[in-house]
Amino acid sequence: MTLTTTQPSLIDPFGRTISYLRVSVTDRCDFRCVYCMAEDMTFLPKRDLLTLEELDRLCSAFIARGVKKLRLTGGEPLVRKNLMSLIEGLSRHLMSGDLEELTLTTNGSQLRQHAQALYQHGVRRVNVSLDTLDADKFKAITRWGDFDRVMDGIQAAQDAGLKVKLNAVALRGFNEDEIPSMIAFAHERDMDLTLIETMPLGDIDGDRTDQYLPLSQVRKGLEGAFTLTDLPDQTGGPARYVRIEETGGRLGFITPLTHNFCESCNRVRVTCTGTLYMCLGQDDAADLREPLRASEGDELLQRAIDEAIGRKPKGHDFVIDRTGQAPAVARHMSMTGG
Ligand SMILES: Nc1nc2c(ncn2[C@@H]2O[C@H](COP(=O)(O)OP(=O)(O)OP(=O)(O)O)[C@@H](O)[C@H]2O)c(=O)[nH]1
Ligand SMILES: C[S@@+](CC[C@H](N)C(=O)[O-])C[C@H]1O[C@@H](n2cnc3c(N)ncnc32)[C@H](O)[C@@H]1O
Ligand code: SF4
Ligand code: SF4
Repeated sequence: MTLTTTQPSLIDPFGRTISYLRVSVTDRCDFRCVYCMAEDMTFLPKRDLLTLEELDRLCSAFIARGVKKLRLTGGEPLVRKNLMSLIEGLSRHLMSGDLEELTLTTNGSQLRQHAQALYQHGVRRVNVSLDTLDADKFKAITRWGDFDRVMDGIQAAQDAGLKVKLNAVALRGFNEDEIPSMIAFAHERDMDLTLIETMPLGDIDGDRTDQYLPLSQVRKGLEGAFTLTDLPDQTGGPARYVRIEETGGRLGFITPLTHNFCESCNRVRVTCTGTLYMCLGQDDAADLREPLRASEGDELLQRAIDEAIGRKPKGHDFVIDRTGQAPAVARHMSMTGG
């Protein structure tokens, strides 16, 4: 079925057009990254999840309203059973031209099994989260991850023809000294690297104040060793890119805390239970599961989407300081998918 994108675009109260949907297809994960979740994390019961057919319908409803970029995330998207059938179904929107990009953010652990099928279904680019190149440190930060398996997954993705971008959360005292070697690793293999500031989402076992590393500081440090040239490149995501002249590769900075990029926000998020979060950094949400299930047509669903976009906030209120206050947002990153 080809969609007719004659329905009006989604425009929020600040005049920002919503063209990017991030969908968390599961809250489950095979890792337990220390900054993302507690080791004894409780997950949603299966009965609360939207089925793959419902997720398809929900994504299609947004595509009908002008969403051009769809990113599946999680938890770990590739641990959702039969995810490939959802991707295969959604690829019809790529073929019709309604969707420009179907992509994934993954921890890489299952890429070996799925890379070829992803490419066959029209995925051309994946973002892989990798915070260190040291196998022991990798184990420490992911608790349950296997470094060699992720390396193998990245290789499989590249062999299948997928462009890979590495994402690393910059963590004080953990990987700050490793950033130059991560740049070299990524750029030697024709991958972009993006650094992310840690955000106060969800209770974790430790203290985020100790982990927070402002990227303005990282950039200053890198300028001592490399020549950084600002680039105008936009991938539709929040990263601002520089070229590292010595390697010829790109380095991105995602800086929600030191530089707010909310004024150009183009995205919203849907969770695996059909909850729409209008902002990663705010609690307000809209339930889309009920209108989705209430009728076979999409009228109620579209009305609920319009109503929610009508209250998309201007930006987040993230603060990381030593006042010991609770995280800005109570839910975990694995719920909304980053
Ligand atoms: N505060 C905030 N952070 C975001 C937002 N979008 C992405 N991020 C952060 O950036 C991380 C990396 O995002 P990715 O999944 O690589 O997506 P992207 O940066 O949109 O991807 P590209 O298409 O490659 O630019 C996420 O996990 C979040 O931590 C956003 O809207 N607000
Ligand atoms: C929640 S994960 C979901 C997808 C997949 N499991 C992965 O790790 O790529 C998406 C991204 O969010 C990042 N992330 C998780 N918790 C974060 C936090 N508190 N602050 C900043 N980024 C975070 C992860 O490093 C990862 O790059
Ligand atoms: S960051 Fe990704 S891989 Fe790590 S625990 Fe969170 S969802 Fe899992
Ligand atoms: S924090 Fe909210 S408003 Fe800012 S870019 Fe992210 S989703 Fe958009």
